[in-house]
Amino acid sequence: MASITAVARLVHINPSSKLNPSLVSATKPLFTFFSLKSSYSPIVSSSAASLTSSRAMSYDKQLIAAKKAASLASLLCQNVQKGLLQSDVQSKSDKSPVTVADYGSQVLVSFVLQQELPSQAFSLVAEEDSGDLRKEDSQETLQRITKLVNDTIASDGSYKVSPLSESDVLTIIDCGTSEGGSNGQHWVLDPIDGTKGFLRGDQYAIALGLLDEGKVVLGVLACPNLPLESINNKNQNALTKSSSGCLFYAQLSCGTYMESLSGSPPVKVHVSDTENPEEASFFESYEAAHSSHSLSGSIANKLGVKAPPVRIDSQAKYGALSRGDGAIYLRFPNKGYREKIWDHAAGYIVVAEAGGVASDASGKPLDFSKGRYLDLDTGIIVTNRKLMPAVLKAVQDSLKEQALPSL
Ligand SMILES: Nc1ncnc2c1ncn2[C@@H]1O[C@H](COP(=O)(O)O)[C@@H](O)[C@H]1OP(=O)(O)O
Ligand SMILES: [Mg+2]
Ligand SMILES: [Mg+2]
Ligand SMILES: [Mg+2]
Repeated sequence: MASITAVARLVHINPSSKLNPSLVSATKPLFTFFSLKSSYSPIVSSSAASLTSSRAMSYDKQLIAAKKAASLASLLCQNVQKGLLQSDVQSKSDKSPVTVADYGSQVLVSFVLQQELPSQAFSLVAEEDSGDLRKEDSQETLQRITKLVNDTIASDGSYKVSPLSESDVLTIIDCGTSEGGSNGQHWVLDPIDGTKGFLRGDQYAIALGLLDEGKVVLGVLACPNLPLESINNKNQNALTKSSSGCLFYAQLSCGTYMESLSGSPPVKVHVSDTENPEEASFFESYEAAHSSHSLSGSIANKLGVKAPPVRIDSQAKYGALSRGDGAIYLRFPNKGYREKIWDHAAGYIVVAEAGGVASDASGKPLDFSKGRYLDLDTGIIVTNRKLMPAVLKAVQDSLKEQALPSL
């Protein structure tokens, strides 16, 4: 086991940092209490219950760290997406794709959070683990990830640390194996949400949330390919324009904000306030295998929704909904698929703080306190408060019809 060299170190923010300037100026010089020598060992909580928390507390420090982590991970993902190689993509045991960028993003987020919040116990529930990378035929992939991570840290210039070794990278990836739960604080990370969209050159998100006593208290969604302008169904060619990407963030009781990943001033966003389902447009997965398009079609018909669905990948749907690009997001995966908390935590609070609401098909709010999986009934509905009763009824009627044996 690698050992920690605990040395207080002053980290100066380099003015030439490539990150969003608002993040850099907000991040004052700070002390970190470990330095990275030849090996790396994470600050891991021995027990979630040992984490202190208070419902009345502010999460400002965590929010600054989370924005910085997601922004740095976005830089890595954008660089990889520009020149993606066949060898950058692997298949996981569940047959879903994973790329060097998924792993690199997870390492960067975990690294930045621990650097920025050195005095806090660290617990992370994240999607990726190092199992496949420890296999012999993954040596080249691991080297590529290590280089990508070190290049990104060096190009940003905020952290004066020695380059991470391959073994450090594996250790940092495995910081994400926490089980979460209802005690203490846990970060929740999807390092690339929508890997299939990432591979197509379409939408994806770096999604980072924080749970405190089982509740999502902050969320950051970096969407590097999402334009700042609306992508509602009248303006879908906005999706094909090049963009510097959007960063959405929300903290409990503080609202939801959006800024560009290149550092425009933040604007407060709000969900659509339409009460009329006929005017509402809806989002659903691009991938039909992730959510039943026919069920959403039947729900939309019942509601009288006129516009065709906007199909995009990832939690970018939650971001777009939080600023009113559409009013309803429906997600009905195949029977047997278990939703994970990292696929919804950040998006959930981004929408909730923008005035929206998310529930399962029985109308129960999403519960993030049960570990790595969400325990829910059938599917997920996200909309504004006024539309929720009508959408819920249409969902339940459509599900009943679907359950009837066809004549
Ligand atoms: N069979 C599946 N059904 C539903 N969701 C899936 C499935 N396979 C992967 N996912 C996850 O769905 C999310 C993206 O879906 P969508 O774009 O449809 O919203 C991602 O979190 C993706 O994981 P990943 O994070 O690995 O991309
Ligand atoms: Mg995945
Ligand atoms: Mg995901
Ligand atoms: Mg993912």
